[in-house]
Amino acid sequence: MRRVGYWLSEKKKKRLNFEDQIPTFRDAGIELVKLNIDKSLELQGPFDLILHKCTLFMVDAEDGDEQSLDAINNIKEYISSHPDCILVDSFESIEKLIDRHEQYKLLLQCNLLKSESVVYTPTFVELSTKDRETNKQRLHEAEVKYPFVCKPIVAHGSSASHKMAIIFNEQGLEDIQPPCVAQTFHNHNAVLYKVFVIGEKHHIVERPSIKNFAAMDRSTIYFDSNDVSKPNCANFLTELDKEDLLRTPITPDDEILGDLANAVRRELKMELFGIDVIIDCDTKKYAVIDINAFPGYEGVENFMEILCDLLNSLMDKNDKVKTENERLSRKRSESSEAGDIKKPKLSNGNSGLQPAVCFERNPDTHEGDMLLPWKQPINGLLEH
Ligand SMILES: Nc1ncnc2c1ncn2[C@@H]1O[C@H](COP(=O)(O)OP(=O)(O)OP(=O)(O)O)[C@@H](O)[C@H]1O
Ligand SMILES: O=P(O)(O)O[C@H]1[C@H](O)[C@H](O)[C@H](OP(=O)(O)O)[C@@H](OP(=O)(O)O)[C@@H]1O
Ligand SMILES: [Mg+2]
Repeated sequence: MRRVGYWLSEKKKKRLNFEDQIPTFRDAGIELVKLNIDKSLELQGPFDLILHKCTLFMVDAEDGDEQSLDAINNIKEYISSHPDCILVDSFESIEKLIDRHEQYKLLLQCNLLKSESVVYTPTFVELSTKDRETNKQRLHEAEVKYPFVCKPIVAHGSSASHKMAIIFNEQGLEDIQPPCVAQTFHNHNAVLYKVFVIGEKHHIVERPSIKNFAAMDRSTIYFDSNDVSKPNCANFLTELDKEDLLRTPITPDDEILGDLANAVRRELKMELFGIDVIIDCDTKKYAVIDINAFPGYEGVENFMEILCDLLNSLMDKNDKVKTENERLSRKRSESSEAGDIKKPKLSNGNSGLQPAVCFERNPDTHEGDMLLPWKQPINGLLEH
């Protein structure tokens, strides 16, 4: 049995019914071990893989909370002393999603979002002051238009990260709660598409969303994102006005969303994340408005089985790399025992060191492929 250590919040475990899934994991050859991240993991191991969502600890550790820092370091120390243990997902990748401004800037680096693309990210700007003139200037320079959504700079972790506001005019600038990100609001007929990514697989789930707003002067609307896009959300914000009910619904193109999932996965180097997409009802273009680390995957049938397949495929790939590297080190020691045989020069000029062999999934053919010597495996895996 492979040993997978996990840490999830009580809320998440409940929402996923996670601890009732032990038999599903066992049937997949995985022993699930609940981690106590307040202690060193050394005596709790060994682990082939660690699965976690520690976003709240990451946010609190960033704010200097010692206990959170110790918890994160307990996981980091285990991984650094056990490079063969896979971490899903890496703290380095998740950190890119915690700050909303960093998250939206990362999206701009995905080549899929170039100007001619049908996929884009709404204009956005970080606001760190309540000074009206400064904010007017920054919004103008970043071409953020009214109405815009004001979102807390911290995207994950506490409930505060989901408290938002829609600002419709200059008067509303006094309602800005910095530090936040202002993101242009796009009418999308109150339908959101969750692109749930599980390794190379993605699942599109339709969700309620916020209604269309005509360009009108109105006071700021405050809302909690948990009240607008969870399944079955229904309130004044999610109900379309009469005139919008006549619009024909748009069916998202699976290929476009699949390419988006691949592009973001390559950029993020993550296995478990969700992308929130809306389709602008005038331009019909796909606006990426948010990315979530290890979301709830509600609406993805057989999520646990798919998760087991992903974890096993990551461990299989890792085992393949470990076996090959063991073969090579045996070969190296045999050749050094057989005396100082002339070592071949590698193409990159290194003296005859045998390259650490690792396999990279070719994104097009998905065939394992030998890599050149300088690409070293990270935890036995490779950066895509
Ligand atoms: N730029 C936008 N244009 C139109 N609607 C938006 C925009 N940004 C957010 N929304 C609406 O607000 C909701 C919450 O936005 P967002 O996903 O950024 O918040 P969140 O706290 O990260 O939510 P969750 O964590 O549940 O994904 C979206 O589901 C959508 O209904
Ligand atoms: O509807 P989804 O699955 O997107 O809801 C997610 C949400 O997007 C966020 O990822 C939440 O995490 P936090 O931002 O850290 O609150 C998830 O909560 P979690 O407790 O399940 O991690 C929601 O499921
Ligand atoms: Mg979101």
